[in-house]
Amino acid sequence: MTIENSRWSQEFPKIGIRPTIDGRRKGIRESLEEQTMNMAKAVAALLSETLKYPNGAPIECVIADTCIGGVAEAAAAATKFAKSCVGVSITVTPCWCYGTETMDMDPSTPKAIWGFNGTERPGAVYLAAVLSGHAQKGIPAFGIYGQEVQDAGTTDIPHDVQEKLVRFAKAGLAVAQMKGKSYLSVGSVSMGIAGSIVNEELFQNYLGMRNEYVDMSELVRRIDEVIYDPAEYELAMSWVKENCVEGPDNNPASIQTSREKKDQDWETVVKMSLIVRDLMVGNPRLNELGFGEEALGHNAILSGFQGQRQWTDHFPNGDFMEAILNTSFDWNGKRAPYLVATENDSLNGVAMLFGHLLTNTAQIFADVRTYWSPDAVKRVTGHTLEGAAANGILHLINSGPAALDGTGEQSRDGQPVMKPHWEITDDEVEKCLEATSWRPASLEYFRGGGFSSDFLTRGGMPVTMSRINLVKGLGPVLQLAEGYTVDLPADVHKTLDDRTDSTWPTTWFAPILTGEGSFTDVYSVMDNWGSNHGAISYGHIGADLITLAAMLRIPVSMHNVAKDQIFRPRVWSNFGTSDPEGADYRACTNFGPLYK
Ligand SMILES: C[C@H](O)[C@@H](O)[C@@H](O)C(=O)CO
Ligand SMILES: [Mn+2]
Repeated sequence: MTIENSRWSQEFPKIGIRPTIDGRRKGIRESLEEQTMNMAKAVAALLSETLKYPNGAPIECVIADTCIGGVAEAAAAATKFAKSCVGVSITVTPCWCYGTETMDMDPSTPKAIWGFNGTERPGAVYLAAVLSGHAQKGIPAFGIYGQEVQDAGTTDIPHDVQEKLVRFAKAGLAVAQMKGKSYLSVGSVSMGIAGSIVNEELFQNYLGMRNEYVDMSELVRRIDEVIYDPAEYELAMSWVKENCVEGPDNNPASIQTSREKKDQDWETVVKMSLIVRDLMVGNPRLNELGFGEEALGHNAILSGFQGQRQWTDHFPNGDFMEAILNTSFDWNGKRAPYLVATENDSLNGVAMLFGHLLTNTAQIFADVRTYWSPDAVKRVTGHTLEGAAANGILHLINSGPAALDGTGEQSRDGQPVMKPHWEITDDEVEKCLEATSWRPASLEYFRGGGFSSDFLTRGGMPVTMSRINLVKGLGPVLQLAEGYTVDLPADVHKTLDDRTDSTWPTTWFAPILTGEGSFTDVYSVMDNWGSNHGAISYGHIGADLITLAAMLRIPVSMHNVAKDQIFRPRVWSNFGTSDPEGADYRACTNFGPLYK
């Protein structure tokens, strides 16, 4: 039984490639046509061989029908792109062309220009000229200029150019994929968490998204009136019975619930999972069952569930629903995660969305709970932290939506990883499930019961933790920390975990230190974290996040990415080059959100 994800039934945005050329006929243009068009073809081949859409299909490029020598051909390309669902543009050229006559003028499409580094023809001169046009007109563009001179007529793309093309394309497609989609807020503000005050300006102006809202009582209506697919419910229940092992009840014996109540809770949490997914992306089966309106869903690429406390004080908590939806598989098999932010923390949800769109993988959502210094660990456990953990660790732990992929039970070359769903094997699905137990919820927190996922993330995974923060007067800012998940000796983990709520999933995280600013030490990372949550993505994706943030005009307040990896629109350097962080703030403020 496959549920059509509404992301699949809409066309994915494509990358439009614009070969620009010197328009002078009778010699110049004719001599450049082939080389210019070949550059476009080479870029299209590189990108569709390298990048995938979230359903696993290769990304698609659309090349302008002709080289673009002037405004008529620029307009023809724009028309073709509009018809072909192009959301990102890349201009390529080996030669001089007429800047403002050939440039892509669409203000909301992320755009880059690759100017061939050769000297027979002045591709770099055009690059500089057209980028100055983009600066003057307030339409920022990324400039790509290879380090080394190439010979005229070469069709290979040098490694440094490839890297920039791919970084740009990944982030550009993320921008284009979220545009027009919704954030579905299920419930409202959870326990006074400011991140769950959904900020329409952030979604509408910065992300091009729509905000949709439903009350949590909608879940009660759909449960009571059986507005879900009963056949899928049966399938899900039997899959859960077989694959989701209930762990020990940690509650004081006096308040533990009966077997009967726990069995009822399982039924409710499975129904909640079907219903929240259907609310997000719709479900054609509901139409067949007579629920045409509900079958359509809210076109949500991201959602948040308030849960605490109005729901959880009475009903089973959202942990199973959030965890399984965020995971890359369920009773229907392997599939892209449906992103759900716990406690309706929409700001952390946005960070999850960024991480997912850049990697096509599931995300871990966690409280940034405790900084453990080497001394504190030594005092409490007698253990000396070592390796990546030597300078201290952060305990990432929350009930709820850490994807089961976060167990680290998928692997590549023998190393733990979190993979895009189409690369995950059946055996790895089983391992993720085996590494997770479902613990009866802590009833002092969650009076309505439910089950929390409990697992321990395997160490040795490169990961990036990020978050969006909102500042009145400034707007959104992004922060991120690249680092590693770490293994602790089992008894050390147990001692530290038992001081918290040991029924929740734990990730031990060691950020990479630079010795400066927020990365002076691990304590500074914790101390500068903007709120209670972080979104953790597999891989060191800080540079991709920085490029994405610049496209959206969200400044980055904290990162530990090497300078030579940072790729922002060329005009950023007009805001200063010796202090890139300050220049980023000035540039973002100057241009304002992408969709004003
Ligand atoms: C159960 C508690 O209310 C937790 O959910 C709480 O510590 C949080 O996660 C706050 O973000
Ligand atoms: Mn939390």
